Amino acid sequence: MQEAHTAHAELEHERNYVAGLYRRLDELRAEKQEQLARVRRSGAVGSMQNVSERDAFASMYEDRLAQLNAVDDRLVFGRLDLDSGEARYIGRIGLSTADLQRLMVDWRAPEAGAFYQATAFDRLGVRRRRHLILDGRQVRGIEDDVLDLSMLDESSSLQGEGALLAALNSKRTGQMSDIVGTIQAEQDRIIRAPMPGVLVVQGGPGTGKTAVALHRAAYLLYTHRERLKSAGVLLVGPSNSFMTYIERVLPSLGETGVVMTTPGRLLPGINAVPERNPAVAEIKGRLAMADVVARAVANRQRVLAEPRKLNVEGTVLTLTPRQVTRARDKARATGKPHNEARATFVKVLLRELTEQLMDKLEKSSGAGNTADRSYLAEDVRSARDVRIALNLCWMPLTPEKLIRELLSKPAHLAAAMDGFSEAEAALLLRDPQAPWTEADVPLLDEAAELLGELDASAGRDKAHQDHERARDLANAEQSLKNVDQMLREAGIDGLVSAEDLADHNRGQDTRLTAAERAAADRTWAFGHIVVDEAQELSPMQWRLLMRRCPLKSFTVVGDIAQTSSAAGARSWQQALEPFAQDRWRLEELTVNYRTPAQIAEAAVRMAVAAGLVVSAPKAVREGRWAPLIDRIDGGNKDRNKDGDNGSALVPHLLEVLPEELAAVDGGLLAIIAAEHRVAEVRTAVARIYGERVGSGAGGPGQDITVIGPKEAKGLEFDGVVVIEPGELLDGLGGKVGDLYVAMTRPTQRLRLITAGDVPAGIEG
Ligand SMILES: Nc1ncnc2c1ncn2[C@@H]1O[C@H](COP(=O)(O)OP(=O)(O)OP(=O)(O)O)[C@@H](O)[C@H]1O
Repeated sequence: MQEAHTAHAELEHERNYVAGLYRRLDELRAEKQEQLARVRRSGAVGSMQNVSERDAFASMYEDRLAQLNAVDDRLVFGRLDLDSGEARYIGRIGLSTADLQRLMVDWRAPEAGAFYQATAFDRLGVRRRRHLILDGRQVRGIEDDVLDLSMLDESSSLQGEGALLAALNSKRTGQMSDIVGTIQAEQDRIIRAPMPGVLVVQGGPGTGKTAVALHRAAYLLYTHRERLKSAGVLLVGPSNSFMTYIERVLPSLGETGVVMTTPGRLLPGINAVPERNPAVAEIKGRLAMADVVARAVANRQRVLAEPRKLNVEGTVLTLTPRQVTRARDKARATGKPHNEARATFVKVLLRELTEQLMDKLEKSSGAGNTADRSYLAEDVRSARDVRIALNLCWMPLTPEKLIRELLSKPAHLAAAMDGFSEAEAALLLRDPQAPWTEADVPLLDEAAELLGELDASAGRDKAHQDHERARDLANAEQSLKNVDQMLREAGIDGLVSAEDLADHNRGQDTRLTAAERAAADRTWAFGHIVVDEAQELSPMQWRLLMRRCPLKSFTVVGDIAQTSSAAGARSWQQALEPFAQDRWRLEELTVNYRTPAQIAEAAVRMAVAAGLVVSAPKAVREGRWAPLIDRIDGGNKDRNKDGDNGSALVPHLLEVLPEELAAVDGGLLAIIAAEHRVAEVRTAVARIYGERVGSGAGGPGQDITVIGPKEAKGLEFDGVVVIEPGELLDGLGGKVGDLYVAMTRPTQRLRLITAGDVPAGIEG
């Protein structure tokens, strides 16, 4: 009775406090709204002459407002009661009263660390950790960990499902949510690890690698704001559906400054499709392809087979192979990329040809006139024959042209693919019109690096970048001086400090630039790169990413056992050694938060039986259902000419779907099948369920998803039905990564439907 009473009082207390936090948030919003309106008004009455300065203020207030709006849902999630008597609230952002009394600490601040790290053995000065469970703005419950046992007497034993389990058992929405309220200690250590160097986070399925990667990006941006704002953070994930799945997490943490992309979009202007042929992906992913591209470039710096006659305004000149070789050597000696070194090549030859022309004219007319030399040079430069000959020897090239021709002309390939077998070279041959694939992107990037800018003046080298930045900074400072005066005149003195504006302008400038430049400038150097599902990257993709972050500051998360790309990694050592030697650190995540134990264990047994080395994380939940296995008739005797034995699979799927949908009860259901079946299955399911059927991460409108295993990577669903699991095993010549991925997607329930054999191990 007494206990219930105390619990109720505690809940009331927290509701009042949280209501106070929201009042403060609303106040700040209103304040920013008002400031925004005033700045705009002051512009309208003409007291502020410089529109761009006014806009700088306006966008600063807009940004802050957007941030305040983004953190509204579950603004606060924790409270620490410290030995000192202080009650410290932990939330998405820091909040203080108008007179600077602290109301709530940002989860990323050092003072919030104990919320995630304190244990009964190492209390870190914490007597009690309280989770506040909010639904929108409402406190629905509280849950306490009492770390100082003497406190047990004072405090009630609060009931209720743990905050963590509540989060884990909730229905999936098709959008990943943040885990900021329930980050576990082993995850927190990784999130807060120092920024420099390469940190590899290995963890089995569902251990929170993606969650950790995103929270780490938010943490680094908060902790190293200055440095990262000017350089930016790049986050690379496996697919577009995956990016849609995670896109809300960072904004909900109040961060918008991360550039997010996939391996197919790492090169500005190129939107590559997946590479469907594993053998091609594997070859194009080899580091030796860097030499192939280098040879392809060198082969485009040609020497004439024999002397060539050139007509310049009626005079015939001769260009000899020797002259071309000398000019080529000089151009190469500059060490500049192909397009830039071409200037040297052209200059040397134009000079020689002009001399030759002068000699000839002198000889023919008897008397030379050196004053005409500049005209002669121009004649040589603009002569059609000369232009053709120079281009023939040293053509300006775009990466697209070089690689397209390399991959579509057998002679080009044969000349560049030293050290590869003929069969391998033949595999790479493709139609010149074929779309770029993810495996081509690093080749294009390599080519871009070796070719340099077509128009050297468009090249934005480092010195140029620094110069621009310094100039923008000076401008920002100047506008601050001007605006300060104007604001005072407009009666809005003191709203913004000098630091605010300088910071903001710089942040604004570089944040916009980081995102824009990442889209437009291949040479942008990021301050930190986070790579998710990193096991899939080929050596050539690693090479490209290393180029994007010369400081080599990386967070690399993945699971070697889930590798399904033929070009992917077999070990972190093998993947990183060429770039980081042994200067990388490994952390492991050991707890599976997604998949119930009964299902996870079946997946691990299957993987082990198939010879895959897996780290088997410990599942936090047992789960309600063991995996269901449906064996249906129509086995191998049904096999048609395509080797398809599955004519009975789809009807059976349709039969059991109502049961599966009922089991997930409004949650998301995924049907995962080998790529060649996906279209057929999707059509059949859509015939009955119509608009509810999608092909991505799912969502309230599309609660049924039909996808292949690659697309499923990184995603999760309440229920999963795997069609013909054996085909996911076979698909990649014995690689089991795909089936392992498929079986570890559910948060509640797994069903396997087969007309053939159930892969070994699953049944225990
Ligand atoms: N500390 C936590 N609190 C609440 N939920 C968590 C926590 N850690 C992980 N989760 C949840 O567990 C699920 C799996 O996390 P995540 O997708 O990050 O795992 P992963 O290791 O990337 O998995 P995979 O390699 O299989 O793609 C997600 O729903 C995530 O929100």
